[in-house]
Amino acid sequence: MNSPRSLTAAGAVGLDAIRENPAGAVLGFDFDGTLAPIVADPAAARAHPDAAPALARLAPLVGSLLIVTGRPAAVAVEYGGFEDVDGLVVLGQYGLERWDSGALTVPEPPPGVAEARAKLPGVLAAAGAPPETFVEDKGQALAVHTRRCAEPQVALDRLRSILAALAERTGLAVEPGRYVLELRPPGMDKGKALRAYLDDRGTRPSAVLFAGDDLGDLAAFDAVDALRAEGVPGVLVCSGSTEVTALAERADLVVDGPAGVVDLIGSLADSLS
Ligand SMILES: O=P(O)(O)OC[C@H]1O[C@H](O[C@H]2O[C@H](CO)[C@@H](O)[C@H](O)[C@H]2O)[C@H](O)[C@@H](O)[C@@H]1O
Repeated sequence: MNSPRSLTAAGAVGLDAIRENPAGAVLGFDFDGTLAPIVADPAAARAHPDAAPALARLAPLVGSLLIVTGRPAAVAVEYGGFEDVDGLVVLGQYGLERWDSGALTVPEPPPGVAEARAKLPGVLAAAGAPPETFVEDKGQALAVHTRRCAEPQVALDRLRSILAALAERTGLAVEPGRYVLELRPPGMDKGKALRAYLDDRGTRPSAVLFAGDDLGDLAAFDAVDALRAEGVPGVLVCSGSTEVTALAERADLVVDGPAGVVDLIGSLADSLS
């Protein structure tokens, strides 16, 4: 495993708790930027080649193994190569969708998504969005990407207020991320998704771990912190990047991108075997 750039005392307690009672532990991982290297085209993203094998080794050794992602659950399964990872549960669209052993649950999108879809081209044109601005239609949500623009941050900043206004008109929320602003249904986030999963599971976990890289993962970090306050040991892992620093500031452990996360999964599996 890559040498961690930091490991807090609380993180060490959390890792020990996972090793002491892995069958009671719940481990969650984000997809893009955490298990899958960031690429310019969202449709070209694929998990690190060692991710699925490492998850397949870890899954039978722990209580629950989750992917919690902004992607549609089925897309994360496909792009991750996770179809055959027994026991893996994928919570997609920030927790609105669930894939569990091949069974997919997808709710109807709220009407605001269709309205935003219809209005978005005109809104982007009126805002003078560069032609490289790209809209990823995720069914439940619309993600406006600027990574392929010559000045992606400038392009993103130019769109913030106009997309916030569109979200307000259509009853949606804006989810900011790595050169992306998503218009998505409000009321769910990765923290609520993790909490709901734990509530459904029924038993108090022996420990929780969450690994992420982007702003949307902060809600899951909040949930792990809240669990810690309730006495459940927790580990916050940041998949480090130069694009987002907010998670590294809060993490117990910072690893070197998806390769570092996959190494961590592999070394956890080794230590629990
Ligand atoms: O929750 P996640 O699994 O991290 O998904 C969040 C969003 O990630 C994707 O966008 C990001 O990855 C793309 C591919 O590497 C990259 O081109 C883009 O700049 C990143 O923001 C995805 O396309 C979104 O739908 C996800 O919601």
